[in-house]
Amino acid sequence: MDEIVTGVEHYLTENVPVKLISQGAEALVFETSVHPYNPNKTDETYIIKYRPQKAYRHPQIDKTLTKHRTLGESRCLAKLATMSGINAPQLIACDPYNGYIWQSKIGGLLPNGEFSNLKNYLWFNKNDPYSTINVENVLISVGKQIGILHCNQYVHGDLTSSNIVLEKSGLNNWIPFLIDFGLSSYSTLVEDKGVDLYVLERAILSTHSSFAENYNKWLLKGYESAYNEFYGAKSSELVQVLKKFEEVRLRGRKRSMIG
Ligand SMILES: Nc1ncnc2c1ncn2[C@@H]1O[C@H](COP(=O)(O)OP(=O)(O)OP(=O)(O)O)[C@@H](O)[C@H]1O
Repeated sequence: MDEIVTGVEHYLTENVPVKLISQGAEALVFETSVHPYNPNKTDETYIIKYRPQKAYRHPQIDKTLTKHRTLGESRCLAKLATMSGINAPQLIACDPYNGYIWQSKIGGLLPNGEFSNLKNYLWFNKNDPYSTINVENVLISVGKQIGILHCNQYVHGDLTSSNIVLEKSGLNNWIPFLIDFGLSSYSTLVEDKGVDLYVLERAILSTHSSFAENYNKWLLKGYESAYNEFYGAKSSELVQVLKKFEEVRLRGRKRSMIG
């Protein structure tokens, strides 16, 4: 791992100091205060997502895949920036042959010092009865973000509560942003949308099981509101996605019964 980080530091040169903040299945994520091509912009923090070479893949296939995924994620971020109502990181630069994406940094710290993703936020609020209304509002807004994404025929592909990050706004208000579009794609298929909803529902169930029923109800409420605004009330588009969501759920249940 140290070797990969040293390789990144070497590639970016000492003019771009970086700090490793996450090491996921697919990528290493760094923070920097240096903008890639505007040295006067020194007041912000940026994210550099780097997909390292995978030793288990043939080098040529690895290069092609890295380029494909880096470009795919960058294109998606660029497209999202043109969609009204979507909150996602801003694409700043893309270096597809070397696997780097620069993007704006989303989020900060919760009052307990944890990073402000939805997972930590729900943990942080789970014992505070007075926060219910805030949690409800946040989850409705999260559902709405997913709904807007789907109405625009994009699916996320990896909707976990860590891939939803909250930006503080005002004293006690949090605005959700979707991040990590590495598996996202353009899709008109209700199946893909149903799967997106199912993945998030499972993520909420497994990490926040005591309140999952309410949390998922609020998420769906926000999701439906996006469809109602986009297509009008009681649209067939919404009915079809919800029907598919139910089917995907049933398939999931059967699979877990069979083991
Ligand atoms: N734009 C961003 N702003 C703030 N934090 C970010 C941003 N992008 C990524 N991160 C942080 O880095 C982590 C990993 O990023 P990301 O999910 O994009 O990479 P990944 O390799 O797909 O990770 P995983 O395999 O865990 O899903 C995120 O959970 C988040 O904490």
